[in-house]
Parts: sequence; structure tokens; C-alpha cells
Amino acid sequence: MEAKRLLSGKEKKIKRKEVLEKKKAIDEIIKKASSVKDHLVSFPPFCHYERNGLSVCLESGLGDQLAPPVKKYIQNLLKVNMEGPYGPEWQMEEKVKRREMVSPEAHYIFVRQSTNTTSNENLSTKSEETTYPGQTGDRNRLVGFVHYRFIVEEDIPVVYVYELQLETCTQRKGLGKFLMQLIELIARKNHMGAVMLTVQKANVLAMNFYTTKLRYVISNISPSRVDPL
Ligand SMILES: CC(=O)SCCNC(=O)CCNC(=O)[C@H](O)C(C)(C)COP(=O)(O)OP(=O)(O)OC[C@H]1O[C@@H](n2cnc3c(N)ncnc32)[C@H](O)[C@@H]1OP(=O)(O)O
Repeated sequence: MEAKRLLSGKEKKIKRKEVLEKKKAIDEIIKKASSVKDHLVSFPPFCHYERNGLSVCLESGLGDQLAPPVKKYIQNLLKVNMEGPYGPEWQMEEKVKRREMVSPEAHYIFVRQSTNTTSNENLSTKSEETTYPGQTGDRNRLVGFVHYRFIVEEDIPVVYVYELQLETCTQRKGLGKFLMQLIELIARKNHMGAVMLTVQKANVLAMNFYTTKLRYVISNISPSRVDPL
């Protein structure tokens, strides 16, 4: 049996007030989290990652404060990593990503590898192979980044991971998992209800990383639930 009772004018007013108060509280949470310039400060053990032959340090950044060589680096790494999975859609997507990159809402965690921490000749060869524009000769060269934002999805404040991008030489060394753990800690500390992200179905390795390794589940509002093709 389906039953319902229409609300009186007074009840409707109370309900509307409750909804507005909830929205205001969520907006405040987002505003507060977004106003923090450097989320890494709260998690000192996450400033360095030394495992599996990898030695890197992390630093924070903001979309509207990126230096030109860093912007170039981001664009280039995105092209290297994402042109394949996006296929013919890449040209359009690249323009979208360029706009997203510099948004004042964009928070970044940059991964830098100190080139003089290794005496390994192979690594210096590798860094030559993967030299990206704007960082030739840089002693602490960039090797990856996370772009995340604090937004509201389905009335819930969430950390949305726009990009997690690592250079090939730093992949499969646990760094991606480490960065996502940091994002989850940032989410919890800032009272977010979830961590969300979008992965192209064609990006099989990343799908596997999020769903199998990190046990992320497909959201009810995912386009893939509406259009499973
Ligand atoms: C929201 C988004 O940003 S979607 C786009 C994600 N980014 C990309 O696709 C860019 C290219 N890829 C990358 O930058 C990285 O490989 C990431 C972010 C996908 C994963 O980060 P990594 O540091 O490589 O992952 P990490 O080492 O922590 O975990 C690896 C696990 O992910 C899966 N995985 C990652 N790379 C691979 C691979 N090349 N082949 C098979 N499985 C892989 C496996 O389950 C693997 O577990 P295992 O090594 O124990 O077998």
C-alpha cells in the first residue's frame, strides 16, 4: 500500500527552513575546506614517500597560482597518459582539462623526485627520457600530481579527485595508493562525506586500481548506471 499525507503550510515552511539550514551548513563546510591553502601541513608523514625504489616528496598548490612551466607539465602529462583512453574525444577533453587546471577551486598535490637522491645511472637516463617542458635541469623534477576539489554532490560535501596522474616510471610502486590515502585523510579532516572521481571505462588499469585495489564502488549517480554502454 502506498500512503501519503499532504503537509500543511506551517509544516512546509519548517521543512523549507530545515533544507535551507542544511544547505547553508554544507556550503560552510565546503568554504572552510576550500580556504585551506595547504592541506599537507596537517599530515607531515605524507610529505615524503620512500618505497619500492622510489623517493619523492609532496607539496601543495592551487589552480590560480600555477607557474607557467607547471601548467605546461600538467598539460603534457595529461596528454601522455590520457590521450589513449579518451581516443577521439581527447581533443575536446583536452580543452576542458586546460580550463579546469587553472580554476581557483583546484587544489593540487605535486609529486617531486629529487634527482640527486639516486646515484643510479638508469634513473638519470629515465629522467632524460621523460623530461617534460619547463623542467629541464630541475633538481626536484615533477613526476606526477593530484588535482582535487571540495564540492557538493547529491547534497553531500565531497572531495572530488579530478586527476591523479603519475609518470610511467613512478607507477606501480604504491604511490597512487599512498596519494589516495592522503586524499581520504584530507576528506575526513574536512568533514567530507565521500571521495568521488570519474574514470573512463576504457582506462582499464585505472578502473582496476580504483575498484579492485582501493575498493571504490560505482556511484548511484554514475552515468554508467544510467547508460551502461
Ligand atoms: C580520477 C582519475 O584521475 S582517473 C585517471 C587515473 N590516472 C591515469 O590513468 C594515469 C596513468 N596511471 C597512473 O597515473 C597510475 O598508474 C594510477 C594513478 C592509475 C595508479 O597509481 P600507481 O601508483 O601506479 O598504483 P599503485 O602502485 O598504488 O597500485 C597499483 C595497483 O593498481 C593496479 N595497476 C596499476 N597500474 C597497473 C598496470 N600498469 N597494470 C596492471 N595493474 C595496474 C593494480 O591493481 C596494482 O596493484 P599491484 O601492483 O599490487 O598488482
